[in-house]
Amino acid sequence: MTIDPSTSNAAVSAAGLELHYGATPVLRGIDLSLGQGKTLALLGPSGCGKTTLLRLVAGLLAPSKGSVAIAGQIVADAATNAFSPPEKRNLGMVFQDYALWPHMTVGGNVSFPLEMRGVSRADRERRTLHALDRVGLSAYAGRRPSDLSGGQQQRVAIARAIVAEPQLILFDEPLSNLDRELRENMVGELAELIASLGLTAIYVTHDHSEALTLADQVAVMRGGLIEQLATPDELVAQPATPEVADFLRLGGIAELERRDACWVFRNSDIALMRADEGRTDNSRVLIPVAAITPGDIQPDRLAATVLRSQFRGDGHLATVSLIGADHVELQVLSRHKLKPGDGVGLLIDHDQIRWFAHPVHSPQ
Ligand SMILES: Nc1ncnc2c1ncn2[C@@H]1O[C@H](COP(=O)(O)OP(=O)(O)OP(=O)(O)O)[C@@H](O)[C@H]1O
Repeated sequence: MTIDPSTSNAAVSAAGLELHYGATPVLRGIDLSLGQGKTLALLGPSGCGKTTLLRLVAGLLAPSKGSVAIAGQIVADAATNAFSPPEKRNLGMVFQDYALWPHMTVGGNVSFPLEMRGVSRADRERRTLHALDRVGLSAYAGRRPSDLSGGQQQRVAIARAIVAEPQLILFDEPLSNLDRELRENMVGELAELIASLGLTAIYVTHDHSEALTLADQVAVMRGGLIEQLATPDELVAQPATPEVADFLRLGGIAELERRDACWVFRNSDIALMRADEGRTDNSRVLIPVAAITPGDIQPDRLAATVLRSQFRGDGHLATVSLIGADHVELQVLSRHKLKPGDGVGLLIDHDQIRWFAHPVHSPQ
């Protein structure tokens, strides 16, 4: 499959993209299109193919099948063997390990892409200082990278990636080496910088909160495929599959079966709610955190036992298992600290339950 550049005005697009290592498929048919000035996050568990997809866009790998276009120009096409190397793609790249040259000053690192492009010295100095200024480091131009903190080194790498004003900037888990607090601050800063420079960006991460904070579009990947490509709001409101909902930690996934006039947790006698007419199949549902109010155990509530609990800023997020349906694990947010083994009663707002389209078939 090949993109027709004459019909694509996307900043980046991929069509039918596959990558195999020997007989092993790592990417199995990726189609995407990203508009000018937009940020796409590639989100997914380790090994799902995020970095491989980024490297195909960068030109660090060539596709086994399919094509990639940047700004309407084909840069790789397996069918015709067309391939532009990274230096011809007008990209900036930021990696997890910063990849700064230790023997050069901060200014030398940042100006290097301009030197490679033959930009005059005076112009280089001006543009380097401007890029360092954008990331708040103009006072550090004469220092060595080793004299800087991890967060400052990553800002230098970002300055180096933007100095030549690339048409596209690629981030490969750029914040994962930083501690949590710094990472949370830098996500916001990075989002502002990307927006203020009007950059088109692709951002690889396995952290769902980073992806949802930064990106206009999020591609949730699994097993070499894009499971869902949507805006952050759409993903949270309408995860396409239980796997997407689970990866985004939107709540607990449960399998239900219709018994008499009730929806019952599968392999249990615990009823969740009365069944509407119409739906007759077994179903998988998401019970979002926000749908559950925890309290004391009472007859009108589902009884559960706390498995584990973690403080998360706005309360204690606990994983609980239902008494009588131990295999069902749900997440609840409690203002009070919950300890493993505590009993808790759950009031569930049925209107917030999300039903997935594909029914589960019972084993024969
Ligand atoms: N050079 C290679 N040879 C063979 N298999 C490879 C090679 N590089 C990557 N793979 C395999 O391709 C799959 C996807 O790797 P990739 O690095 O793209 O995943 P990822 O989603 O970025 O994971 P992570 O978050 O751990 O970096 C993995 O199963 C990996 O083992």
